[in-house]
Amino acid sequence: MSGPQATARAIDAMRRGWPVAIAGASGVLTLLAIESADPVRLAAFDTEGSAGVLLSAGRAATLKLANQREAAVPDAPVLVARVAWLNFAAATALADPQFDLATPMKGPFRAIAVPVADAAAAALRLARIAGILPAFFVIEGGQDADNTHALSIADIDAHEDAGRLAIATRARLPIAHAEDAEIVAFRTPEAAGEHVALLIGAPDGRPPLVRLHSECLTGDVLGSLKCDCGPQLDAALAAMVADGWGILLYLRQEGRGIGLVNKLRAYALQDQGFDTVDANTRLGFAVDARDFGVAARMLALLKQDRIRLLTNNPAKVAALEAAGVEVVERVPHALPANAHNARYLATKRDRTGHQL
Ligand SMILES: Nc1nc2c(ncn2[C@@H]2O[C@H](COP(=O)(O)OP(=O)(O)OP(=O)(O)O)[C@@H](O)[C@H]2O)c(=O)[nH]1
Ligand SMILES: [Zn+2]
Repeated sequence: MSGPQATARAIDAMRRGWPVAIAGASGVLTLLAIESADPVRLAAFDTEGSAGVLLSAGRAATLKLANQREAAVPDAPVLVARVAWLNFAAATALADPQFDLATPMKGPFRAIAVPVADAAAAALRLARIAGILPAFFVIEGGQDADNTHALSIADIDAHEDAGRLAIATRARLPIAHAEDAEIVAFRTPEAAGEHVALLIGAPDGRPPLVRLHSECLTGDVLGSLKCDCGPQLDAALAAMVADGWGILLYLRQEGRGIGLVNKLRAYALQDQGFDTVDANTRLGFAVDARDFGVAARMLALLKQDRIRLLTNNPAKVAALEAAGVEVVERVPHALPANAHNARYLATKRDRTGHQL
């Protein structure tokens, strides 16, 4: 088995607490995700008690481990050497930041060179795709003699490739804002999330007014006041109706690409006082893990290569332009703050370059 199928199986295995082997340029790493493991699984995985703990650069920096490495490469994964007291509970404390403030760290821990760096980085990527904490027990080498079951990095790339995205179906969808709206559903064979586009009004020769909306269950469905997603979604649809021709892309990139559970972990850290940027970093994720290439591909399938984009986020403009979509105009999309999201909006302005 190879390619996207192998990746799908590996993602499933990670969520179930089963080991996964990844082949890199210089060898194989066999990994057990800490979040879904337990002491019994760990003992079966690591019979010699030698497995190290693999963390992301951001998590290691939070734990003050990153600067121990010689010739530290920014953003490179960090391996914590196994010592006697690094048992399952201690590894969980390394993996999960929710107890950072409550539980003073044990240790000392020592960061050592990661043996197969590209496979380690790929493992962290897979954790994000699987929606689990990016932290693993890791053993160098494969568990079967010929490594035939090791996932390749090309397999993971194929899984994330939006090139196979295609229109699955389309239908009329009368919505409160526009009774003549049309919904278009997109699918890749590999990824579970099905993106949709909502077409509002009718093409009139002008570039459509487009909104890239990333899924936010809490804001879109539950009316969360912690973010601005719900009001932005509503205002985007209203703006398209007023304009006469627009396309809303609803992208299944919950939590800026880290998934619902990890976003809610970030919320728990925000309850402890960390902002949206630091919360992601403490968890071990990029501040923004989204790939807007998928939006460019959707626009291409809808035959739109020139758009007006509703956003305050210059990174969205840059990503679309890089993927061949001409953004002829950026239309600001700021909404009034409330008591719960004021700090979040200020952080976006001050730390992530949003033009608010
Ligand atoms: N990880 C994380 N994701 C969040 C947080 N708050 C909101 N989100 C997610 O952020 C995404 C919404 O971002 P967007 O509305 O596209 O906003 P943006 O990138 O700031 O850009 P514009 O709104 O276009 O200016 C959704 O996927 C939300 O689930 C948070 O504190 N942490
Ligand atoms: Zn939101």
